[in-house]
Amino acid sequence: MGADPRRLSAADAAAQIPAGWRVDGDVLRADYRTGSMVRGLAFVQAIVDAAEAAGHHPDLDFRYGTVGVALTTHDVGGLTELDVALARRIAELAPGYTNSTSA
Ligand SMILES: C[C@H](O)[C@H](O)[C@H]1CNC2=NC(N)=NC(=O)C2=N1
Repeated sequence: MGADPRRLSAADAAAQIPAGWRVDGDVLRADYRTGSMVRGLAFVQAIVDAAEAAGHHPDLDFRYGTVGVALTTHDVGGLTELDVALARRIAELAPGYTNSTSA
């Protein structure tokens, strides 16, 4: 069992998150434009696969044309490197499913 993830300050997190992401208090957020619900669902599946692989899970706002992603570490009540790592993984996946992000 890995050690408990260490909390990150908002500034530390902000320095590590990929383009298109922002820090909103104890939450990392990104809004991805997918253009359709069908493409958005495929993106959601890819995000869920990555979350399962990481053992760390986002809150998703799945709509026609957009997928909103929110990441925080519930176990510590704040941001950790687990959030940053999954944000980076989602940002790597995004080009295959999206037109752009709106930070
Ligand atoms: C047992 C399981 O690994 C934990 O409950 C994980 C699951 N996914 C999680 N996801 C997020 N975002 N925060 C957590 O604290 C968390 N804990």
